[in-house]
Amino acid sequence: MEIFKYMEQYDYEQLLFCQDKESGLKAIIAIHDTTLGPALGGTRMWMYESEEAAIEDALRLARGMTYKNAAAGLNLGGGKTVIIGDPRKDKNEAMFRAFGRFIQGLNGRYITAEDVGTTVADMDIIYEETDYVTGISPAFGSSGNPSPVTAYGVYRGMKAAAKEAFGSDSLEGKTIAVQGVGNVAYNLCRHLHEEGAKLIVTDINKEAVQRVVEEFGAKAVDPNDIYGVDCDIFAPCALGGIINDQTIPQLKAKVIAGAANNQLREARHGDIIHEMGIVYAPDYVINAGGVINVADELYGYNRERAMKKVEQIYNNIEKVFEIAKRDNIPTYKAADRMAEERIEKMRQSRSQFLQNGHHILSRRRGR
Ligand SMILES: NC(=O)C1=CN([C@@H]2O[C@H](COP(=O)(O)OP(=O)(O)OC[C@H]3O[C@@H](n4cnc5c(N)ncnc54)[C@H](O)[C@@H]3O)[C@@H](O)[C@H]2O)C=CC1
Ligand SMILES: CC(C)CC(=O)C(=O)O
Repeated sequence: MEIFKYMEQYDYEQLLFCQDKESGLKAIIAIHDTTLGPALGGTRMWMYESEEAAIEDALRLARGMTYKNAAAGLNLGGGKTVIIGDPRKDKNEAMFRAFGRFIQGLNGRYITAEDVGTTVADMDIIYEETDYVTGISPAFGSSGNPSPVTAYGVYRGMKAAAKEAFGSDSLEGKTIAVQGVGNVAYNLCRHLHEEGAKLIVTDINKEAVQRVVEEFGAKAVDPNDIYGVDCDIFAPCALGGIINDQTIPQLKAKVIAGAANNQLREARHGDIIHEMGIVYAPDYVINAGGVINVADELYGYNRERAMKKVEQIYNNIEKVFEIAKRDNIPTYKAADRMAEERIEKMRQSRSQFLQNGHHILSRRRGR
């Protein structure tokens, strides 16, 4: 990978490598765009096949956060961290403290939160070293684990997508195939079960599958079989890149609506599913509930206010469908257009000089 070439192609601002020998920390912080405000995005801990794969993931996820935060109407830019390691074996307090000090060194350009492989407890350790972390324990007056809120936003967005595809937003009696039943999807399955949907699930973690089978009467299938099951809605809730040349021909669903980031392996896969008549709820619009919730901490967390914004995901998905129809483009392009228009508007308004400008982090200065 030619890093600067890639950064130039997608207009990245910054890429940082953080190393701490004692604790074993190897972290990559990618900051994509701070036009709207400081870059907010979670920290993923994962056993990457190579350093190149980790860099690519950090970059792709950071760019996704720019679009997610813009489309959600947040005054925040996009960034993300990946920590290379096994979250079950390689974590220690010193590692997250060292990471917290690296974040503090960025002086607010990047704010972190949870993602796959990191928890509220990890964020609490980071908070010992920096102000620029969200998703910390409610004991600190904060919002805690973002996953249930992400799940609620996905549920709302899925209803909007169902309305587009089936003419009604009721999910009662709909068969929904869920890939990955971790933190977000467990909570999503609960909402879907409560509404009377039929669930088909898979996960590489057998205990996670067992839980949703027992609690929500889900039917379990092997991980490779989830794409081809007979269903109305496919909800990708594991990792990215799963809408690709191998999986698309297997799909029977009329709707794709799930929590995973970067679901389309390449942009052209968004064109293919569009041509097939599949209603795709763009990932970063539908899964913004978690970031909307943690971002509210920057104003002094108020759950009611945050949840009102999360409810808006239904309308945001509807808006994407409207733009797609108006401009005769696939929904993933319509979402990009919505996000880019907001960033561009703000870029123009920022060109007016303001000494000692006020921004979202000003409220935190007193802490
Ligand atoms: N946690 C949050 O608030 C947010 C999460 N997301 C995205 O949603 C997705 C899920 O996040 P979480 O639930 O937090 O992660 P998680 O790690 O709790 O759950 C992911 C699940 O997917 C399973 N999995 C991994 N590879 C699989 C495969 N090939 N086939 C089937 N299952 C597989 C894992 O075993 C795990 O149970 C990720 O892509 C994440 O980036 C997006 C926005 C916010
Ligand atoms: C988990 C969220 C709080 C932030 C994030 O990184 C995301 O939405 O992907």
